Amino acid sequence: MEDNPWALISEVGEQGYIEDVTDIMTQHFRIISHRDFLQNPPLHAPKIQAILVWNACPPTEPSLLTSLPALKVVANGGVGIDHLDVPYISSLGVKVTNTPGVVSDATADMAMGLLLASARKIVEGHQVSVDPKTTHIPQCLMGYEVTGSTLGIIGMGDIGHKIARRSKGFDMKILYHNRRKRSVEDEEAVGATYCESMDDLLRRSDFVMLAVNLTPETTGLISRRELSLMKPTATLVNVSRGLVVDQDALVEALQSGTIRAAALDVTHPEPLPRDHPLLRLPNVIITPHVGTNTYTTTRRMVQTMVDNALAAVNGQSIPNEVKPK
Ligand SMILES: O=C(O)[C@H](O)CO
Repeated sequence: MEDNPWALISEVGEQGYIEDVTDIMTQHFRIISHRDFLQNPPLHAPKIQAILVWNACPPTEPSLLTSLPALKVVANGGVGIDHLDVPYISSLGVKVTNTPGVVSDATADMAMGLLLASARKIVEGHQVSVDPKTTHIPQCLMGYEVTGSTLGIIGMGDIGHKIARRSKGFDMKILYHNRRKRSVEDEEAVGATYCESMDDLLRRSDFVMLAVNLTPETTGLISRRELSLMKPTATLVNVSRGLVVDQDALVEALQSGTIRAAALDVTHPEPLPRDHPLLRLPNVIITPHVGTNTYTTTRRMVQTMVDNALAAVNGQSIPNEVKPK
């Protein structure tokens, strides 16, 4: 609508899913894509009050931010805001928001999907099934038992807790490591046992699941030393951020048999360069950071972004403000 405040977004249509949610944004904002903005920045800049941003394509470089005099908020789609310089944006008097909670179920589903796909060789099974050279299916795609195995979750926030809830349904033994021990009720709800020592969790787990936020403390959390503590039969699953893992060390560990396999929804960078060794290893499956990409979750995420942005633009209390540390 004509009177709606203006919001700048990443290119519409660059990622199909954004088109499916445009209606939610245009109800409350007059949307201008970054590409259209760049056609005539001096004309558009004074009108922009919000930037709606996703981690894959952030139009948030300092020169842009400082050229928008009416900017009140950078509203992120997703919980992870490691791609945003929150102290800098806040220093401009601009609010930062994210979308916790709404992403957790879809991300936990994806985590379980990766775990199961890796253990039961679902990707290889698909490749054999569709390969025109396949004339009979050999009994060779032997996988590893998930039921009854031990899952070690590193990062027991909302996503970690939902992963634990799902794993309980697979009769897995669940260990977790977190900055803070969760309440006894939270632990009992999913049957999870706290490991104060991450090393202890790494030694005992058949599957190690990374569900931490990316912070200076978690950057490179899993490196050569940590991988060497894992069982040679263990699988590393990552649904947090690529930089949580030292990828060179991971490649070495996968090549040398230090660990058995990895299943990654996140890498650094995304996508990986086409000649990256991780793309050629037979014991790795990689998906392109699609943990939240369901229609339902994406609509919820965008609705939450819009609610946050609208509150900031109207000077109301913001549901999900991220304050600088
Ligand atoms: O941070 C998140 O919520 C997801 O990774 C989507 O960016």
